[in-house]
Amino acid sequence: MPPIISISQLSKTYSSGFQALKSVDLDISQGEIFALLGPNGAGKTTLISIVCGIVNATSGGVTVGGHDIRRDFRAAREMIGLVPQELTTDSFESVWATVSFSRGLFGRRRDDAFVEKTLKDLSLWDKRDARILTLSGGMKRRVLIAKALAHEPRVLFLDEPTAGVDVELRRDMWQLVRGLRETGVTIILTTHYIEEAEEMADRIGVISKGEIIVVEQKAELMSKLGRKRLTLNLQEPLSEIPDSLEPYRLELKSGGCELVYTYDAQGQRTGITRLLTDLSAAGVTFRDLQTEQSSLEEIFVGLVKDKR
Ligand SMILES: Nc1ncnc2c1ncn2[C@@H]1O[C@H](COP(=O)(O)OP(=O)(O)OP(=O)(O)O)[C@@H](O)[C@H]1O
Repeated sequence: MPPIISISQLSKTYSSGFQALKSVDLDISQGEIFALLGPNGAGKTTLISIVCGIVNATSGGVTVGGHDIRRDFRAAREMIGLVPQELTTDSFESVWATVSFSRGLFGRRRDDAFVEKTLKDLSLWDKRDARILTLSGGMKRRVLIAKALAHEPRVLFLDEPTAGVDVELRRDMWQLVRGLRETGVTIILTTHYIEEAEEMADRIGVISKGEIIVVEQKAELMSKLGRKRLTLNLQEPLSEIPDSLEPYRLELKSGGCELVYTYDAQGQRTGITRLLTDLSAAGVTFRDLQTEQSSLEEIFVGLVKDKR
């Protein structure tokens, strides 16, 4: 199946001269949950805004459902729902009116049954007559999602969906997004929260300084996550690693007082038993040892740092 979103060689230089995106290539498949992860200012919102037609690209192209976002803007835009980062300003409108109006904006026929279902799915039905300004922050966020879904888009962009919301609401949002995916909606979310990407996404892209530096299935990133570190606190500091230990690619740290071995915890063999035998044969003794799991956070920080 062709990708539902295809981004090729997309670059953006703002009028200030700042280059926010540098030749980004990215394909999103129909029905996936894709998390775009990156530090502040990495270019996440710029990328989403270009796909949604809010910001013009400097060069490169984007298609949504096969429609070019420049040549065929309306068709492309109709396929997209966007939940912006910022909560909209307080509104005197009711929830029902706001959501129905959004549907109309895209030229969709009035469909009360659909609006009702959307509000029910988002636990907003009881609040249908409430004015938006009277709702809690979490409820307002749900209204933004309902508005974005009102015209039945095939692709939903969520820009930092859970920024500043409490843990419980965050879990609710995750549940909700999964439910949407089950109805066939493709979801692209941006987040700072690694936990969120880990929890939700089928695939994760990491963006840093306007470049996509890795795109991988979550399962594959998880296998990287599976890497562990064994740190040996040595009895006597070493000035260098003995040649016989070279195959283990050890690192000497803390002024020669620690030897660090990194291994694949999911592999059949960790190599630890052999390492300990070889250490003893090389006359290296230790007083203590610890193991630690490298986290997605470390992978992420490492990737982003390498790029600096
Ligand atoms: N209109 C603009 N004019 C000039 N520079 C801009 C403009 N909009 C964004 N930028 C710059 O482009 C870079 C990318 O911004 P963007 O909002 O896309 O990042 P982001 O990854 O979404 O960040 P955050 O996580 O903080 O929302 C930032 O350095 C930002 O200052």
